[in-house]
Amino acid sequence: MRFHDTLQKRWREHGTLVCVGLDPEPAKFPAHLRNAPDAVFDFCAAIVDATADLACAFKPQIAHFAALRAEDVLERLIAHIHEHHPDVPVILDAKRGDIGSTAKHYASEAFERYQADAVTLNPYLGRDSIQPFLDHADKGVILLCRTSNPGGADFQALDCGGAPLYLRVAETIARDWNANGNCALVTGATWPEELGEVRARVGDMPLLVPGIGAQGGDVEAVLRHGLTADGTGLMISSSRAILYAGSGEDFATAARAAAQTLRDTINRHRHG
Ligand SMILES: O=c1ccn([C@@H]2O[C@H](COP(=O)(O)O)[C@@H](O)[C@H]2O)c(=O)[nH]1
Repeated sequence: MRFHDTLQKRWREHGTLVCVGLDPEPAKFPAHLRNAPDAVFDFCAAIVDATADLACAFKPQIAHFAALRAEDVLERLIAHIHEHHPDVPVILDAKRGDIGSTAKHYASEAFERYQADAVTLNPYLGRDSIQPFLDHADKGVILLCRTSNPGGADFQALDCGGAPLYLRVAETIARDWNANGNCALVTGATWPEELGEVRARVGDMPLLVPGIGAQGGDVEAVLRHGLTADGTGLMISSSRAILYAGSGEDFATAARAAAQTLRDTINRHRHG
């Protein structure tokens, strides 16, 4: 099934806009796992199994695995998600971007090696750098637009003919790059008004929204500015606040409780 259709199904049939981020940091693992031979897999798989019914997507961040020389673990983890939770799509957070001849290898990395359903990309190199991903019509192509970090405005807010660059990015992607209907945008929860400006320009295009939890974004403001008319349209992502909600042997139960609280908070505001 196409990424966008799987996502719609999660939103509508499972009533959740929560994207669970998978950013393993062994120093934060519970003591009983820290020195286990397959600790990164065991930790992440336990989180996945504890939160799958609460998630509209999982988002493993590739640097967290690569820095640990654990790309093989990432492959196994994504295979585990597809086998045990086939209805929950996987977004590979890789933020790739390069000239076309290299980009096609990044596309093969994301969709063939890792079997991701969607990938995050940096649009700075322009259309030809993204085309190899756009050509996979069944896969989600999630482009950085207005990132959650404090320095995001350094370039993204620069005036670009009467509008900030991030709005030009949003307009161009919605108008010219979305012929296959497989684009989405990253818009940080830390800038809810700007997220609203993006929403006003891209119709119902899905928005991946990191920046709540550890980065302090306001869920209620995100929903006010970002929901589509049918009360969906957002993948509200949280990593550390879910992963490290507990530090004992019951870490997966604590992660589930954190994900459930987030889902319920979102739904209270969505339906309230
Ligand atoms: O603008 C962006 C784009 C990506 N991220 C990624 O999301 C998570 C956020 O983690 P938290 O622990 O929930 O803060 C992380 O993987 C980032 O690389 C982002 O934060 N902002």
